[in-house]
Amino acid sequence: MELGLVGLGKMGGNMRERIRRAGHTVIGYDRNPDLADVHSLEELVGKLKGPRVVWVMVPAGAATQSTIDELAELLSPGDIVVDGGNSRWTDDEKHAEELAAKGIGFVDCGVSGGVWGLENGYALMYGGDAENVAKVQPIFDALKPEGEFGSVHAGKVGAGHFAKMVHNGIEYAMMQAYAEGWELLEKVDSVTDVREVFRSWQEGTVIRSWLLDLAVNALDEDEHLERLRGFAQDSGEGRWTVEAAIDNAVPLPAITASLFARFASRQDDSPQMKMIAALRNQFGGHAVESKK
Ligand SMILES: NC(=O)c1ccc[n+]([C@@H]2O[C@H](COP(=O)([O-])OP(=O)(O)OC[C@H]3O[C@@H](n4cnc5c(N)ncnc54)[C@H](O)[C@@H]3O)[C@@H](O)[C@H]2O)c1
Ligand SMILES: O=C(O)[C@H](O)[C@@H](O)[C@H](O)[C@H](O)COP(=O)(O)O
Repeated sequence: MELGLVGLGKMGGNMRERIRRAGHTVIGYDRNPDLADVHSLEELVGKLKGPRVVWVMVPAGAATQSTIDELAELLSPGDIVVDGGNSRWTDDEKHAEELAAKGIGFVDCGVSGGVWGLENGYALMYGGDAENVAKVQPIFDALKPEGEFGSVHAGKVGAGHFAKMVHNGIEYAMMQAYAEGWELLEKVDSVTDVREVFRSWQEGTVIRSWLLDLAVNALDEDEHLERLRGFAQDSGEGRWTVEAAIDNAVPLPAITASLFARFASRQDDSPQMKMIAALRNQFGGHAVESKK
């Protein structure tokens, strides 16, 4: 089948290649002309035969919103828009309504797999009406990993991004657990080769996983991670998971702590620990350290 793909960065560029390898035609648009097959969204839509399917793979938020706004003006009734970016699930219903007003269908799709997806396949979690999902199915089949699992029609519009959000919340907590264990192992004198401990865990253990394999890759590149600064960004999924937990009164202590650990990583000094130090000093006369 034919697909229009908007956004040809780290994800979209490889996705275009994987879909083409499966025998489909992909016409890609990116605002960066070096990456694009066509010069505008208008040209992209003009080149596709109807009913059209256009997959949006640009940064979540303003870029996704403006792309969907523009597609709503360019596409025709019966066409489908797929949002494959890490959009907040609460945006999906708004996008579906905006497009439905013009007779255009909408499917939200959480995509996992990062830069490894070209070879490993992309795990897909999608939401929307069965009729709209069916029109995209050949593309889902081209992108998903080989094998029985790796894709799911999670429910109605928004369910795909909700499932991806929870996936990323779990990702935060798993990474935090490996990171904490690694720091403790590095701290003690009795363990002489932490990297080999991590490597040994890749087989047979309860905690073997792809993230553990990637941790070993990282340690092979820089055994004690000396070239890195302990600073971690977040792009929203963890925050939204914690917000959903609050909305639903579901306790998520591990995921919440892992999100807050990233916030702490961005501080050169801890204002709250200054207060702790000051209070211990006030009530107990305990020593404080001065700023250098
Ligand atoms: N990188 C990952 O591991 C990963 C995994 C799953 C999902 N995602 C999500 O996929 C989406 C794309 O991520 P990425 O890592 O490829 O980002 P990226 O920054 O590498 O690529 C984004 C591309 O979109 C283009 N772009 C931005 N605004 C545009 C617009 N208005 N019109 C046309 N093109 C535009 C940029 O020029 C760029 O080439 C994001 O929503 C991201 O959250 C990323
Ligand atoms: O499943 C995946 O492929 C990743 O989770 C992917 O979605 C991406 O790398 C995240 O956007 C990083 O999210 P943070 O920036 O919040 O860590």
